[in-house]
Amino acid sequence: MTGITKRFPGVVANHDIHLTVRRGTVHALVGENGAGKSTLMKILYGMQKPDEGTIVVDGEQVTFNSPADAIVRGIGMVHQHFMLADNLTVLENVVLGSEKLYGIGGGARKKIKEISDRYGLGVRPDVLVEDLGVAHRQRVEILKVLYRGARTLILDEPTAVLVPQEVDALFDNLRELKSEGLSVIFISHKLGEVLSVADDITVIRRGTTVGTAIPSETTPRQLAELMVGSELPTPETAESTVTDKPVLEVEGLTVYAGGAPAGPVGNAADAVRRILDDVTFTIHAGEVLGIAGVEGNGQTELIETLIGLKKADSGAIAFLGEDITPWPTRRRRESGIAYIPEDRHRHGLLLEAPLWENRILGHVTESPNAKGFWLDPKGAQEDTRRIVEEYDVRTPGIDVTAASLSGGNQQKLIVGREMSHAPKFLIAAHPTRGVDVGAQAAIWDHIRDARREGLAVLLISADLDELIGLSDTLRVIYNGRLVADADPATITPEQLGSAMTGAASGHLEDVEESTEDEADAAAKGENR
Ligand SMILES: Nc1ncnc2c1ncn2[C@@H]1O[C@H](COP(=O)(O)OP(=O)(O)OP(=O)(O)O)[C@@H](O)[C@H]1O
Repeated sequence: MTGITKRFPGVVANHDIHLTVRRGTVHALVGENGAGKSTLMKILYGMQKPDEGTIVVDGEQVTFNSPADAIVRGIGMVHQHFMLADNLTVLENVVLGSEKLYGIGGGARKKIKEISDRYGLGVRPDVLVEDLGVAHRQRVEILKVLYRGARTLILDEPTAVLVPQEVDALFDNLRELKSEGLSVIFISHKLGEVLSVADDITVIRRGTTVGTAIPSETTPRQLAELMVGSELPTPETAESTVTDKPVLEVEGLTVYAGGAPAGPVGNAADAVRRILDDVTFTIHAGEVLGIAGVEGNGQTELIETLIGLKKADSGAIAFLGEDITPWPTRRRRESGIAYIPEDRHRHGLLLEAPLWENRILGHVTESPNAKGFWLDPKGAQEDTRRIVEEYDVRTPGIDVTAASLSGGNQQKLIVGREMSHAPKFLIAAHPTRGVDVGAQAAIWDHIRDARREGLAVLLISADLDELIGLSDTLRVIYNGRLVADADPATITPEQLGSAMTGAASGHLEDVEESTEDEADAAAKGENR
């Protein structure tokens, strides 16, 4: 890609970008939030047209009007939010839309098997996608792109949702791909990973390429400096601020898929239908409780029940000593419960509304958004400017739509909004997902400051360094149950990763004596 420029109203997203990807290599694209990485990849995948510049594939200049054009040239993209149909099988998902290639029966099955074996993907054609975990879904997405003949794969933050062991497996897959002469371009904010898997690195800052780095000669710190000109932060929580004052007390919380059974509850037969099973915990003022778990083990239901989007079938929730189980969401929020949702697009923003209206969202009745009975747009607008400033939301103004912000900047806006109403309890699901290292440190600082003032936090994160670093207490959720606990001061991401896949129960240090394997794993963890 040569001299790529792309303008949006008020913003130059890409300015004279140069990117060369060699065949048979993994090429990492790094840069702070809003730097222009996604825009560049959307251009390469035919989703957006550049205002200037040229794309040359295998020596031939090309123009893409749609992703279909890009695929013809062997360029495929795996998005961060997977786009598979849950209720279809793997084979059906892969074939969907490309029936003409190898049919929909034996030929297709054979081809899937062939690709899966060739790159060690371990994809089974006949299972339902809804029965697959995140890592397997990702492999199906990769296979789907290969099935369509991709020779260059674009992966948008592929490791954000994976545990350390799954990341290692994915990187093995990528090495297979490149040994077969395919090329991989991937966007990532995790600099340790970038250095461990990439052959080449291109750094983008403020819309333009500022340099390349050779992984073997670069440290994460140097890479971070190249990106943002600041040092690599660590999420360590300095001193404990945990008090003995309970803020949130959850007792026997149970949620059934499809509602509570009619008869007496609690027998073995309905155990399978419990998505949340007898969950009990307390979070004190000044405490961060981290919940570790592979996605889909009840975290979503736990969060939704706490904020009031879902009804508990049994159990109780007390907030500052008061039973809030029957309270609707709005009352919970007004009383001091803040919420950083898992899915920022579906539950955190109105994408087509301006930033300042998004500032009001979820806090319609509260100052500075409201004055008495009436909304106060001026107050909301002023406060949006403050959030933009304090949380470093990169935007041309507060009147642009939320959709026009880069992913990381959308996240900063949500965090800023939720921290603005002096919450007493914060539900934080992946608070820094998609956020660059500099902004991540800033968000951690905001959470730590509030914790020092007595904020209680329920933290859910797929970033195990973040989870271990920020939490005062750690619990593991598996199949809807809290099965184990761990001490954040001593546990490694690898140990926690193993526990999350269901291997452990009880207190983790008690079950897992330190072995050579673990020492190895810990050492690897440091390298990552
Ligand atoms: N459709 C759009 N309309 C207006 N502005 C846009 C649009 N898409 C992107 N931008 C702007 O272009 C710039 C680059 O955004 P882009 O999404 O490419 O960044 P990024 O490097 O991928 O960031 P992140 O790491 O946060 O995902 C940002 O300032 C963003 O606000």
